[in-house]
Amino acid sequence: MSERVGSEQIGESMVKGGPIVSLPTRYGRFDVQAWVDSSTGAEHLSVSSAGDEAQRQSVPLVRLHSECLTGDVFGSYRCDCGEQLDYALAMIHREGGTLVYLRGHEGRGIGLANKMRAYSLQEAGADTVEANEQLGLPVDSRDYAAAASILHSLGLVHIRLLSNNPLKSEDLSRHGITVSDIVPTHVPARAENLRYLQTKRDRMHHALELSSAESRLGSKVAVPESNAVHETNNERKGPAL
Ligand SMILES: Nc1nc2c(ncn2[C@@H]2O[C@H](COP(=O)(O)OP(=O)(O)OP(=O)(O)O)[C@@H](O)[C@H]2O)c(=O)[nH]1
Ligand SMILES: [Zn+2]
Repeated sequence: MSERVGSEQIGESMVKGGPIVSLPTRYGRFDVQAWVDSSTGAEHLSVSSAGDEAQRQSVPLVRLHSECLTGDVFGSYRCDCGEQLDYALAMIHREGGTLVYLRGHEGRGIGLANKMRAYSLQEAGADTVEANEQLGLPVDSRDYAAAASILHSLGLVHIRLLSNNPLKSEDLSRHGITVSDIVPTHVPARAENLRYLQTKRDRMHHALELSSAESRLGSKVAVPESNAVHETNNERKGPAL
């Protein structure tokens, strides 16, 4: 069994790691480990693979994946999270590295219920940045200190970072992680998420190449559709049986 099992108080580490267990998935087998952030109580998960022998790269690939229940679990096309998760796990399983699944990051830190409020404002015309602002909430309140601490504990201090968000590598560098390369995630833009991706590119400085999607989908993009019948508190009807 690995030396990493048990408490992971390395230096000023703010996370505690549990046992490493094997997780067989549709992408292949990973070693996973839960980590508890002692300052917030958030429970994160590292998902690691040594990579395929023939395709393994010398510098490990790392993805910091912010929790997105709608995209990751339900396959929502309002954002690109679910497809980025698929892309990252497949690539990490090939090339070797770790995905850190960051809980408490839902909605860029505002939580699930507030993300739904933000979606409602987006259905009324706001973009993803304006919606958070209209709610009086930060546009992005995520913090990567716990993620950096997990990477230090795993010995991943020199990495290639799988992300389109330049803030992540800047934040990791501040926490003593050397990012030698930023590897973009290539997932398809869709009519349902093109405006969201454009806002990330134009207002949040994400490195997203959207020109071919814009010429292909430009005319189809609209404010996200809401259901024809809006359900409000206590009005929700069950399925007709
Ligand atoms: N507040 C809010 N959060 C959103 C919205 N759409 C997705 N999210 C959250 O955004 C987070 C992902 O952030 P993104 O900006 O998509 O991507 P990123 O993690 O910064 O960058 P990448 O590494 O390139 O994926 C997840 O926690 C999602 O829940 C939205 O419209 N409003
Ligand atoms: Zn998402």
